[in-house]
Amino acid sequence: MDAFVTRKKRKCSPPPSPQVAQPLDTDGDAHEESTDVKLAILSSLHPTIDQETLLDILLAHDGNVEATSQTLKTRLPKKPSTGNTVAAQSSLRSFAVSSASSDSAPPSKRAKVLSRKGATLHLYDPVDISEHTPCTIIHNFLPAEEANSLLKELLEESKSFDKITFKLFDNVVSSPHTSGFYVGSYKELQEQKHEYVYNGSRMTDVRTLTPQLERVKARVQEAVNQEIQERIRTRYGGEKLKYQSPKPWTPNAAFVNCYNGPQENVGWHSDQLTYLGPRPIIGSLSLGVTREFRVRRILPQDDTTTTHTTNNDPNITNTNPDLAGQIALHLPHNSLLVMHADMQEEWKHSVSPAQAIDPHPVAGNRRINITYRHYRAGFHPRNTPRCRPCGVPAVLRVVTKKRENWGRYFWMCHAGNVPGKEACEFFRWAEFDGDGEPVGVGEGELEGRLEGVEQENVNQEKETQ
Ligand SMILES: O=C(O)CCC(=O)C(=O)O
Ligand SMILES: [Fe+2]
Repeated sequence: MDAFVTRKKRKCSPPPSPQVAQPLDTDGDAHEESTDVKLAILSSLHPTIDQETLLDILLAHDGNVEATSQTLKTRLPKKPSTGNTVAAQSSLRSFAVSSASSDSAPPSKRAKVLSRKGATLHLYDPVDISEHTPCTIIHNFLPAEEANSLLKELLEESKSFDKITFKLFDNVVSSPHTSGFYVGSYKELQEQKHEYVYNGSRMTDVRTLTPQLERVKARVQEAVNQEIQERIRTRYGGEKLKYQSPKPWTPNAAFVNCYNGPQENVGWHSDQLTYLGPRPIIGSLSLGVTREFRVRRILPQDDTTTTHTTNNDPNITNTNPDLAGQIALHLPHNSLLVMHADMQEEWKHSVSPAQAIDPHPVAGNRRINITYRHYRAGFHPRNTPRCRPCGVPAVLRVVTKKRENWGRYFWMCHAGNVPGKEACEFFRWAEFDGDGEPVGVGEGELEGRLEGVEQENVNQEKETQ
């Protein structure tokens, strides 16, 4: 990516993304950014052009994002994306795809992954979704009145949401949707504003959870914990996955997205692990217009011939990356999607632009999505590594591109995203205990972490620590 995104000349400092939609984040290796990242950037720059066209043109330019973008600007007429309308409802079970589709079936009898590259498999049935993706879905989650009331409140709130912005070729590029970030208390709000660093900047707009968001949080918490237990029982052999806390999941923040119209979207990404820790679980409530939520397994790029299995679901075996096709889940109003522990590190997700949508009686063309998240205390920036020369909290990533070290976590310098700074060489493998708490961040390092902090907004952090 460094070949395509210059980090040297910075003209301004855009508001950061609190968690994602920032194509420079959770994408694998330290030295190489993926096609997905390039696609996400292109998608942000050219939101009306569908992913397949973007990919074709990107390949024709040998992966050069700048050249691709230039071609798109000058040569391609703007046209709406195709092929993303919400398809008719069906259940895989009606297609005799597999001999067994029940969660209680032994893994060897479960259906193999059915998607392949270039094809999108549409899933609606909660059993199919649970079977073929790291997600579970609950339809009609809230009492209807409560869902509508929350929707109305968030539609109102979203009027003051901003687009997430990030830098590209010295320009500031906006995300193709708007977002707001909510935390549980005034203290947490202050911490988010003054202690957390997102892509090199501070967040300026942090809000406290409204009473409705708080009430729904409690319901989401209860449901997600039930789903986790069910998943452990039926898919993970009765044991919690590595790096998950044995304690119940307790969300303490909500990230709210608003997609105003069919073209608003979010590109392929995984959510940032830096403050959530490894294998985070996320409860995602959708309100308003139904949109497609696409998921796709991440496979090592150099794994073209050998068999690849995941450590938590050895049943799902891909013999080559062509099996990493997209799966589209349809998220109707008032549906709760649980992204389980194997989602962020092993899969990517996106909300694709739609050719057409069915207007919702309350929301019109808009969709609201709330992701409830748990910011872990052990991953507060005061507790995580920070490189000595830069003083900026390191970002947590996972290796996904190469088979060698696949799935290994690492901390790396993120100062390259700070205006006026360049990233240093800081890189360190991340170690966690069995419950996913960071280990090996020593006192000496803490002292080191507070040295050399020059950049203005990071100085604030010094004062608050
Ligand atoms: O809108 C959605 O359903 C997903 C949003 C998302 O992926 C995110 O905010 O990280
Ligand atoms: Fe996400």
